[in-house]
Amino acid sequence: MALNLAASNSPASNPFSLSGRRALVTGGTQGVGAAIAKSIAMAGGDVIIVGLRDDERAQETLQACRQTGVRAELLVADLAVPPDRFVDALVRDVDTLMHGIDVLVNNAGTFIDVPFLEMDFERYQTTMHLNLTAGYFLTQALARRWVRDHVAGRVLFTGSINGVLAEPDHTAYDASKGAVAALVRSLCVALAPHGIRVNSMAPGLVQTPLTRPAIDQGSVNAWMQLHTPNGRVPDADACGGAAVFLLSDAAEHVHGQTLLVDGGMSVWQQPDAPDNWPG
Ligand SMILES: NC(=O)c1ccc[n+]([C@@H]2O[C@H](COP(=O)([O-])OP(=O)(O)OC[C@H]3O[C@@H](n4cnc5c(N)ncnc54)[C@H](O)[C@@H]3O)[C@@H](O)[C@H]2O)c1
Ligand SMILES: O=C(O)[C@H](O)[C@@H](O)[C@H](O)[C@H](O)CO
Repeated sequence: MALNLAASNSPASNPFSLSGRRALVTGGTQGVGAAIAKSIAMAGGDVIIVGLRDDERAQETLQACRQTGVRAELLVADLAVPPDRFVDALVRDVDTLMHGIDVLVNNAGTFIDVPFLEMDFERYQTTMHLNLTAGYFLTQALARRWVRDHVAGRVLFTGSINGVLAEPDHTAYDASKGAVAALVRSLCVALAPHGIRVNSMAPGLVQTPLTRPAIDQGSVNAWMQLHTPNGRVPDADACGGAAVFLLSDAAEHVHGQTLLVDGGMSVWQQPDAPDNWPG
């Protein structure tokens, strides 16, 4: 469903508006991050998207954001490395492009499909650097500023249904996303007293360049439809509204939460479970 928020509305008249906000969205060039960036733009917020490369998808996302009338810019950076190798440089580049960032979306992430017994430290570490550590230290860098300047910053992490459900070949990924849910709770306790809100939006399987090859195999799609109450594997745009809600004034009392956007998959008992339970 397309989001229909009038960008000209101010938060005073429309609590879902992000007008006047300036957001930094990591992994915003495609997939879930692009859906979030476009939804922020539709809600009136300016955006800087960060991605691994400036490619056709990144340019399409920039154009889609700009068409809503907001300012949208692109930065290229590798976040799957130790934070001392990118955080200061990225913040400097952000400052050059746009002052007053007051929204951070820690979305960049990846999963590596490897059986637990075959996992090695390098791939484990890449997953953790990108999915967890980058967001931890980017949040710290911006929060230090927000606390000093009394800015009511907002932080959104992209979690995953894999933060609560397990898969044998996604052990590092599952650990990183479980840690994101725990981190969001801890950051809530650390930052809410300063007026900073931290939450997570956790998708189930949605169609993105990362997941489309598996979905296109057909069997994944069929399996997911069978195990998801609403029977859908939607486009990543299905995640945008929940992200805008969590970042907006409409969620002003929502802190430290993970909102699952998964068609109900995480709450459904397996459909092949016996339906003749005693009692
Ligand atoms: N697609 C799904 O079904 C799904 C489900 C749950 C959660 N998620 C989460 O959503 C987020 C985005 O996933 P997606 O499916 O859109 O993936 P994607 O591969 O389509 O997009 C990933 C984005 O992250 C950026 N990125 C990748 N590696 C990077 C690096 N080293 N440094 C900087 N940026 C980098 C890419 O440029 C791109 O913008 C991830 O955190 C993922 O775990 C996705
Ligand atoms: O975080 C993700 O990228 C997704 O949650 C996927 O992991 C799928 O949901 C899962 O593979 C389905 O079984």
